[in-house]
Amino acid sequence: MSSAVATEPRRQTGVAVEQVVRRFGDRVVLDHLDLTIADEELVILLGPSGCGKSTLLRLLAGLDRPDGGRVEVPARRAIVFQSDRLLPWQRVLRNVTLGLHGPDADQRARDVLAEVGLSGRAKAWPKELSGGEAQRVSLARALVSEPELVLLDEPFAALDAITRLRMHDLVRALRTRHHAAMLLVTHDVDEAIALADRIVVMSNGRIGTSHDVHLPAADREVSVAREELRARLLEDLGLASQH
Ligand SMILES: Nc1ncnc2c1ncn2[C@@H]1O[C@H](COP(=O)(O)OP(=O)(O)OP(=O)(O)O)[C@@H](O)[C@H]1O
Repeated sequence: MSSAVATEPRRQTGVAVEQVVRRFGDRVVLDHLDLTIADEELVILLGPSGCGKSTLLRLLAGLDRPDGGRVEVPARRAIVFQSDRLLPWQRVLRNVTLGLHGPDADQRARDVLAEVGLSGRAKAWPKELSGGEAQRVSLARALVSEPELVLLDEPFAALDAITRLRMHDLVRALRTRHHAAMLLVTHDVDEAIALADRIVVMSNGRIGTSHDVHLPAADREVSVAREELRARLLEDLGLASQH
């Protein structure tokens, strides 16, 4: 019955944070926080410095435990940090296969490296990569295990504006292909608008507000071409071109 397909409810990734509390000493960083993430949803987490964004991501990654409440996450999840955290003594391919098992591990790593545009760099050492390339390896490493949830903690904050825009295109493409839900922390409101299905803003240890974003792609982002022209003009003028 074809209508059964059309009316099938959206599968949930099983990301549910309920009344979560996390304290450090006297300080209550997460104060009865609630958050759910739908299957394949890309949620952007915004909030002032020190409000507890990384703390929440660490709980979802299983790197930390709450003092109260409930955290439900899918079994397969991956985290990408602001710095690439690649092992300097392993080549790119080995950094991606790390933790993978099975005879097809190398092939899977090569496939995902191709997806992030780095097929030619499998044998490179991390120190030979640009910042953008290193973060693409980090994305490849996160995606190679086909996670249901990808947690990204300010993954593009250290990159220049043009590289960051290219990374946005890449995230959009990877999402379509990998069907993972994503929770991405950023301080960059433009980045939030560019990528999000939903933007949640933290305040006082909770999710304060939540905005569904229904903008078409063309209305979301400053273009690469515009940023390149801007960078060239700033260079011509002898001014810094980072922002
Ligand atoms: N392991 C810890 N021990 C003690 N305090 C901690 C620990 N981890 C985090 N905190 C404190 O919890 C608060 C929230 O930190 P967190 O890193 O989650 O904030 P954030 O919103 O990610 O900040 P930023 O945007 O600056 O990265 C801070 O005051 C921090 O000092």
